Amino acid sequence: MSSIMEHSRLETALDGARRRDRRVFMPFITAGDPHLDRTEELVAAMRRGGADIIELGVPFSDPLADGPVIQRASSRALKNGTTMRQILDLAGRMRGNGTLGATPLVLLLYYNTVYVYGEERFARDAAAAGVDGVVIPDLPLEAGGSLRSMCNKTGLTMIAIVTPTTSVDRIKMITDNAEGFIYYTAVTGVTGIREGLRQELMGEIKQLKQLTNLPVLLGFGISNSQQARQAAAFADGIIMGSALVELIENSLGSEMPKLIERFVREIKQVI
Ligand SMILES: O=P(O)(O)OC[C@@H](O)[C@@H](O)c1c[nH]c2ccccc12
Repeated sequence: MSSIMEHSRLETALDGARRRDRRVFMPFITAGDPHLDRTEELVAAMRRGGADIIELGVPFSDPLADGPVIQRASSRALKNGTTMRQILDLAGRMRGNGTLGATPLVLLLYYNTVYVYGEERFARDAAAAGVDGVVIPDLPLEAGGSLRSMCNKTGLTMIAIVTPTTSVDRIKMITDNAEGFIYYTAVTGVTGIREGLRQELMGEIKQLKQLTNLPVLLGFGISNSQQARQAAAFADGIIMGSALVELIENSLGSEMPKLIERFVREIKQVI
């Protein structure tokens, strides 16, 4: 439902964290990796570990914002035949059977996937499936008008991305139109594990927070608990993807959920 009418799950989670002065953790995995049959138990594991928001990637053949780890996850999922329809069905099932509880679900997807599915149909079906928000890294503000108005109608939040090279004027334009939270990328480039956080990050986030009241979540390159702790000292929350996806890639099927749960819990404890 529209946020004017009632508090969305996303707002409730973000406001709750702010009131309790807690940092938000949004772990990411690719839906359908290693197989869509496993996604529900991995989502359940992230939630048990304490995820505040769950981000699921919709696999795409040309994921230009992704580094090698998530690219491989995408191709594994596509090889298994994972489709948008199946992912939305799974989302609806997890919302209905309690796997997600009240935890917000955000989809990460490339615009082409939405375009092929149909903007209106997507906004309607995703909202009906209990999806709360979308991050579309290759859809600039100027090109997103029609999808934005459909998402507004169905109650889906379109999450805006700001990068270290976004100009102040553009940040103002983006934040004027933003809702939910701001996704700030720690680096310009692609997703993936990195050695350390850039020195300039704290200043950049401070500056961004002067331009918006929305929570700022930091993602891209946060790969371990030390980096998570550092990032959580100045961001309202953190996003981690490649580290989890790598864990999935390198573990046996049977131990995956345990490893993911433990990893998420370890991060939650330090932020
Ligand atoms: O993998 P990283 O570096 O931890 O970054 C988070 C990220 O995985 C997730 O939010 C994401 C996956 N694919 C993306 C594409 C664009 C923006 C963000 C993403």
